[in-house]
Amino acid sequence: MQPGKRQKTLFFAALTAFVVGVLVLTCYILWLMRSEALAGGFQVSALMSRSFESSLTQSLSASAQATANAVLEQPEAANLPQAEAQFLRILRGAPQLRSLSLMDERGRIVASSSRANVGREVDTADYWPQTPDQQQVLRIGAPWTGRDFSEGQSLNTGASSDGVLTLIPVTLPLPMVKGGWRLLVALNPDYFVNQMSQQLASPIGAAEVLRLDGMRLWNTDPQQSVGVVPYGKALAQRIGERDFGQFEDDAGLGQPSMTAFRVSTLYPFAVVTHLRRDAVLERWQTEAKNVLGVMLVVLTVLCALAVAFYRRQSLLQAQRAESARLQQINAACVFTNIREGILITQTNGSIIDVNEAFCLMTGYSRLELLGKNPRILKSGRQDKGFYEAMWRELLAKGHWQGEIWNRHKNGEVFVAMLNISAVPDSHGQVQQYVAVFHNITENKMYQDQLERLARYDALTDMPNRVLLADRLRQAMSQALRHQQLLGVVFIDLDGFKAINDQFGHEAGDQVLISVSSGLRRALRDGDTLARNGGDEFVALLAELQSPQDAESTLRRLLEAASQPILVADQILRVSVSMGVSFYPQANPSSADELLHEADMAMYQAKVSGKNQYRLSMTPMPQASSAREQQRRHQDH
Ligand SMILES: Nc1nc2c(ncn2[C@@H]2O[C@H](COP(=O)(O)OP(=O)(O)OP(=O)(O)O)[C@@H](O)[C@H]2O)c(=O)[nH]1
Repeated sequence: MQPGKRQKTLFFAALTAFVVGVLVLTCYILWLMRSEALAGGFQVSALMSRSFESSLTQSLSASAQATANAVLEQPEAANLPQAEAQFLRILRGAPQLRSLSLMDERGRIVASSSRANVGREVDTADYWPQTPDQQQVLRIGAPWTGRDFSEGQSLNTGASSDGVLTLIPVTLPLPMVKGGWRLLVALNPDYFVNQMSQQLASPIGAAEVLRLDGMRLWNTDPQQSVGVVPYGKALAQRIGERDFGQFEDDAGLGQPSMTAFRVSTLYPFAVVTHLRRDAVLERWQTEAKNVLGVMLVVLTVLCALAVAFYRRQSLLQAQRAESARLQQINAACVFTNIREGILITQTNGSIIDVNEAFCLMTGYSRLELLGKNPRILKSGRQDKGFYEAMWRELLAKGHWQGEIWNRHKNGEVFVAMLNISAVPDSHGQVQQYVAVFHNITENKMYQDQLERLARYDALTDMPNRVLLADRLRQAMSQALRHQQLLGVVFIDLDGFKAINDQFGHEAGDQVLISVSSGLRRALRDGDTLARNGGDEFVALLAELQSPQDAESTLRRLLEAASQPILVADQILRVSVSMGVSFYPQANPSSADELLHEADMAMYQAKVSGKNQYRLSMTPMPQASSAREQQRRHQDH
């Protein structure tokens, strides 16, 4: 796989893993919150069951007690009206009761808070618990339709409970009353339903009271039938086994609910509370939606940012790669096409690579140079010290620049402006040296030519007046140093104007060239001949012992100048007049004075008939005169 593609796959795999991880974590947290909410639902359900059971038990207990007390006060049949009056009094402060009655051992109502009930027979055989009538136990019958016994009917007899008022019959034996009379209480389930409904509104759940055999006595949900056994044996078994409990079921409300039950501590009934699971989870659902919403927004933003960041990084990376590629191409292009010669070596000097320009500059092929040391190019013009200094600077500063003379493969020497740079790696360790050679041989030659033009006469190639001044000063100091005599000969062509006039300026030039080279040949190697300008030349005769020493040279000069010259098929002849001054002199004299003196002497020669020389008569210094005399003396 390509690195870019692999990176992309890795990035998106990591992003997906991150998103999945965050979602899993969020789901886990939501699941924990949900479990907590359900546990809370159970807790609330259990608390309600307990509260309902407690209030119902207390209410029943108080009612039973009050009624029993009322009856006990009037245990005789003769006092039944008074008992009824007592019942009515009790009923006024007990909305939970519909009626209070006394029934004899056959189940016939003998006294009641409602006169209409008297005489009505009530079958208590199926009351729960199913104990003998006389046993001191509160027994609960199946719900009745109607407001009271007089107009109602037990649901056990198959009557429908839908939409009719009901009562719950409860019997309580009165052992202290003669004849096995029992108290018959008609409980008002509506009162309890109202009370319960106030705490547990129908949209949230429902509460119901079951007889311990599982028969429903009432339910806060009006849709639910009473007098039936709504749950199977399982619930009855559970209720029978424990005083309280909780479980999830969907039988109570027709949908999943958190159900809790509590058995009365005194009486044979249990309160069962159902909380709708969706109601319990409503808050959790809202929170979950919020959490998920925020999480999704955060995740989306994070993903968008990550993707944007990744794309930007990829773009930068691609740009960097492209730039590196272009740089490489450029470098390769520059390396190949640049006019400067490039040489790359290892740190030990071994050549790694050279470009085409370098091969052209040196005459060696690339293969001939690879692995070699650049010293094969040494011209020998620069000494060991030069190379040592170069390496010292290169090692110290990492670069060196200067002129270097190298030798071409064909033996020719060339000069190049050399730039060497050390190339370090990422740790700063020098890995290579790159040397760039710019051939400046032509420039150098041109420069030399300019310099020569400034110091030499273009026509005769003799030193000009500028160089003459230099040479004269050097010769003067040398004469002083070596205690020798210097002769300054001022030479002027005779009748040169006529040649120009007669044969033309070019012929005149040829004459000047020819005469100057003849004069040059007549001089010794250490002597100088310079063109002073026009048809004037100056010769410097070095290492003379005396003025007379110059005379042989002067004669040679006269001879050389008078040689016939062939110019344009014409044989021309010229002569020269010369004046000579000497140095040192008795009085200190300058270069200009020496020239002037020689010029004066030359003038003398001219006026004396030309083609001759005259020596200046300026006195010599004493010391040199003495040496002169001494030399002459030795000669003789
Ligand atoms: N052809 C040529 N003539 C030059 C050059 N420089 C100067 N001359 C000429 O040389 C001549 C020198 O003049 P003079 O020295 O006065 O003439 P001359 O005929 O030599 O006279 P004398 O010195 O008295 O013998 C002039 O005519 C200049 O024009 C040059 O470079 N080439």
